[in-house]
Amino acid sequence: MPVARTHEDMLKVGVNGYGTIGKRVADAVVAQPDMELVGVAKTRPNFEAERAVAKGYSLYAAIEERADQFVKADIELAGLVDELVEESDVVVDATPSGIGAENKSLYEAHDTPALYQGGEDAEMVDTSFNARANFADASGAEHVRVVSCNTTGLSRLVAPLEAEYGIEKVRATLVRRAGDPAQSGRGPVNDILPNPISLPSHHGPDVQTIFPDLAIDTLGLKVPATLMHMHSVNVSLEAEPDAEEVRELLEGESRLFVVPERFGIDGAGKLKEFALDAGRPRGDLWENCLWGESVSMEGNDLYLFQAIHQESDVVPENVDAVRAVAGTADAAESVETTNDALGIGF
Ligand SMILES: NC(=O)C1=CN([C@@H]2O[C@H](COP(=O)(O)OP(=O)(O)OC[C@H]3O[C@@H](n4cnc5c(N)ncnc54)[C@H](OP(=O)(O)O)[C@@H]3O)[C@@H](O)[C@H]2O)C=CC1
Ligand SMILES: O=C(OP(=O)(O)O)[C@H](O)COP(=O)(O)O
Repeated sequence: MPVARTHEDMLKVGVNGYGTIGKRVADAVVAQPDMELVGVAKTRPNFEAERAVAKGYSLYAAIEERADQFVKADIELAGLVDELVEESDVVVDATPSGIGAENKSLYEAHDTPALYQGGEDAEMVDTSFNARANFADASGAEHVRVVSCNTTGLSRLVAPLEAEYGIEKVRATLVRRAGDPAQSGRGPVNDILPNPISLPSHHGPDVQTIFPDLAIDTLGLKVPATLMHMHSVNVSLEAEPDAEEVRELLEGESRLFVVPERFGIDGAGKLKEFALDAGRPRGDLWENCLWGESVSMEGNDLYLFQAIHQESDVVPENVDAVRAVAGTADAAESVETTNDALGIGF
């Protein structure tokens, strides 16, 4: 049971950038027993601004010159983003790729530690972050990058395999969704793209920001889908466990959902339907979704398929990164608190 906290004890969290990731992180912060959402920042008064205010979130203008647009749209503003940053113990920057780097000086000016997302360069932060793999590295850090959805998915899988068996090499092919459901301008609409065409894709080097000594090759594609990414993974282990043993190991991981055969889930569409039936907010799947019957061993080679819900798997990681930076919990405590508060696990 989490310890009841007074208002003064609560970690004050601001969210700058209220899109796919930011709105989910804001909701997740509100659900935590030890956190308080100071507010969220946006550049313009669209439907997301309306909904944020309707939920009772304090809304801040991310760009001062555009603050009057909110007034004209009759959307109540709590202030400017500077005030949000000043009032926060930790800011989660969930702005589009590259904007986080531009915002770094804003956070430094207020001496407020900041979390960035996977679209930012690893070089701009003190450490990249995955709760399962390197929680402690973010302790007391000023600038932390929560790695991308695909890198988070790979890191969650690599961590227990590395600890239990040792890994010779990871080879992963990432079949990536073209865009998120609301991104009407993204493609391809009718094509299958090697993306990037040259090897490796950025995902392998990105996983190495979490596991510096890991041998990993990744290939990427983009397909006309919006629901989830799909990974076809081969891990050469330093041991030869049987498939059942590996499956049991993976089933013991709180953020890996090993999809049972009896569910009859044949792809991302049914996974999303399952999440909606289970009452998940926005149909989110915070866990890697890994097909149990795909877990196979050939000698020391492990093979499996996993689906990654790009819109939500990094959300619990952001919540944990807040505690890591603030130094208020260790990895096990934080993951348990986050999982309980969100309802992670089926
Ligand atoms: N979507 C995904 O699948 C994943 C994304 N990521 C990473 O998360 C980050 C955010 O991505 P995502 O949520 O998809 O992006 P979105 O475009 O959905 O959301 C970002 C929001 O930030 C707002 N914004 C733009 N400029 C600024 C600014 N200067 N200050 C404050 N807010 C601004 C925009 O809203 P408005 O202009 O209306 O205010 C926009 O809606 C990126 O680094 C991305 O790589 C990581 C994992 C998965
Ligand atoms: O970080 C992501 O994917 P990536 O790990 O393939 O770069 C997110 O799904 C965002 O991808 P996008 O840059 O295609 O919007």
